[in-house]
Amino acid sequence: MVRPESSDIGERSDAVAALRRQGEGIALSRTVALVGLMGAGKTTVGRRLAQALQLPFADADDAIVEAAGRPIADIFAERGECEFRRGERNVIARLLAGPVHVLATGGGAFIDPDTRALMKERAISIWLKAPLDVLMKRVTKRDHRPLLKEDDPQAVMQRLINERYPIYAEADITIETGAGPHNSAVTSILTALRSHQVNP
Ligand SMILES: Nc1ncnc2c1ncn2[C@@H]1O[C@H](COP(=O)(O)OP(=O)(O)OP(=O)(O)O)[C@@H](O)[C@H]1O
Ligand SMILES: O=C(O)C1=C[C@@H](O)[C@@H](O)[C@H](O)C1
Ligand SMILES: [Mg+2]
Repeated sequence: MVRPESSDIGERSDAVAALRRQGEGIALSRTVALVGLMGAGKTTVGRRLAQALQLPFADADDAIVEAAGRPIADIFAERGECEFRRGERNVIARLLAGPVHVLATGGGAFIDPDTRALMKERAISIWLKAPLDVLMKRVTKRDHRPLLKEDDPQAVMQRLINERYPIYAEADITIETGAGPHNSAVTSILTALRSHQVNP
């Protein structure tokens, strides 16, 4: 778990100060867990949200890679998705037992019933929801996602939308993000967290 530096998020120090001002007065007693599909912004928006809330940041995918000592694609290829989900569950349980922070989860974490139950018990879950075309533009920039190493990644993404959206909808908060900048998503999350503090 790390306190993100401004260099990690590519923001100038005045932009970081502006993020912090936006987060002032929000005091959380639970970790904020970001959920949603690949490319929704859990990692990159999550880092900025941690800056705004002045909380540490953790990325469950990175923590799994660190614990396993190999990339996610290799875990999927050598051990299979089921084994990956087991490791993911353990890593998220460990992180949620630690201090309050902003946690970017992997795209499938909230879909696993046990991991979801854990997040419901110990975290404020936030679904970052974006339209298919926006997600596709983002995920096609890199090819490290094992679930999208198929002939037709858009068809895979559409299937995941159909299967997963009813489950992501169980999150405490839903934030619709479009093609706008990361910080717009951060602003929407902070507004939602303020209301959630008043009406949990
Ligand atoms: N709200 C946003 N505005 C602009 N660009 C974004 C936004 N959210 C994500 N991106 C871009 O989309 C790409 C994927 O984002 P990111 O890695 O944060 O997604 P993720 O939800 O963590 O995906 P995964 O589940 O695969 O880890 C990155 O290049 C990121 O900069
Ligand atoms: O949507 C998913 O199931 C995944 C998303 C990524 O974050 C990784 O956790 C992994 O590639 C699986
Ligand atoms: Mg991520």
